[in-house]
Amino acid sequence: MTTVEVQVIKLLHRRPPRISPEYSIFRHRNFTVRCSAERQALFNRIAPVYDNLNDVLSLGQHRIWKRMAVSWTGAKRGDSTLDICCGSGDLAFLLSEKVGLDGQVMGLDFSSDQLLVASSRQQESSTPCYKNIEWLEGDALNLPFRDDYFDAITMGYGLRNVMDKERAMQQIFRVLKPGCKASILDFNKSREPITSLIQEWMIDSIVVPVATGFGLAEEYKYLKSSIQEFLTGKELEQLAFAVGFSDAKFYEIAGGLMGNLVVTR
Ligand SMILES: C/C(=C\Cc1cc(O)c2ccccc2c1O)CCC[C@H](C)CCC[C@H](C)CCCC(C)C
Ligand SMILES: C[S@@+](CC[C@H](N)C(=O)[O-])C[C@H]1O[C@@H](n2cnc3c(N)ncnc32)[C@H](O)[C@@H]1O
Repeated sequence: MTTVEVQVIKLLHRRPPRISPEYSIFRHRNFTVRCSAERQALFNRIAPVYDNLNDVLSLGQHRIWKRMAVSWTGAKRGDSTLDICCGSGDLAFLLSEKVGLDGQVMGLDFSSDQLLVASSRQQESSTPCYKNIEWLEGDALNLPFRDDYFDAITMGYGLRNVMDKERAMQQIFRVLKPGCKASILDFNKSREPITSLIQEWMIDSIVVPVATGFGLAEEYKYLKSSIQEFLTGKELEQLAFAVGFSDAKFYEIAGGLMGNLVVTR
């Protein structure tokens, strides 16, 4: 039994109940670590087909949504920027084009296979400014950067996938410069039943069957459950204010199927 558990029991002045392992704090930590490792493995598995399936399944629209997300950060020439959960690098490349060679882009992800794709795309590209991108294998819940460092931050389809949304938002707040913005793009957990029905029908009837053809049915089935367990736009705004952001605005896009939270520190 941990010190914290003992202290809580003493505070309650009760005979200490036998706390079975599944409820101990350590058990919770192990559960989180295991889930995180399973998620890391999921994104490693889908890395080879991730970009192509996004293009096919969204009819290329996801590239427009990502451009909008980057524009909302206000990133400009010479800025220091961060793309959290960068994956294959889509938003990092867009940030790179905004900040130019005298700017800086850090792309962070905990999937080594996703980062390999990002790095290969960078090597194969003839776009000069892409030299300003650095790829980092790391955890969005424990960013390896000092406080108040970045002029702009993006997080595309990442917040829904991390194990602790509040901690991720706290990390973004910590490393963002005061007065600067972060732009968080993801699926929208709509409060409109019809929108949710359409979104779920598309995932069930189009996305998963196509992914099944690549042996990735279970990986893409995860999309639906992860959206169901996500926060609505209103809840994301409330979380942002609770973490300490001075402003938070959620924009629904793609007819409410997607959403983008813009926060100002
Ligand atoms: C870029 C997109 C999704 C990225 C993405 C995020 C995840 O959390 C995943 C988890 C597990 C497997 C894959 C992913 C993943 O790819 C959004 C576009 C790609 C989507 C896979 C397509 C979803 C279809 C939409 C419900 C509706 C598209 C409407 C469009 C106007 C046709
Ligand atoms: C759906 S992909 C998004 C990739 C890219 N941002 C885009 O918009 O296409 C989600 C990414 O988040 C990463 N990820 C999930 N949890 C993470 C964490 N705790 N720390 C770092 N990366 C994480 C996954 O490895 C994956 O590459």
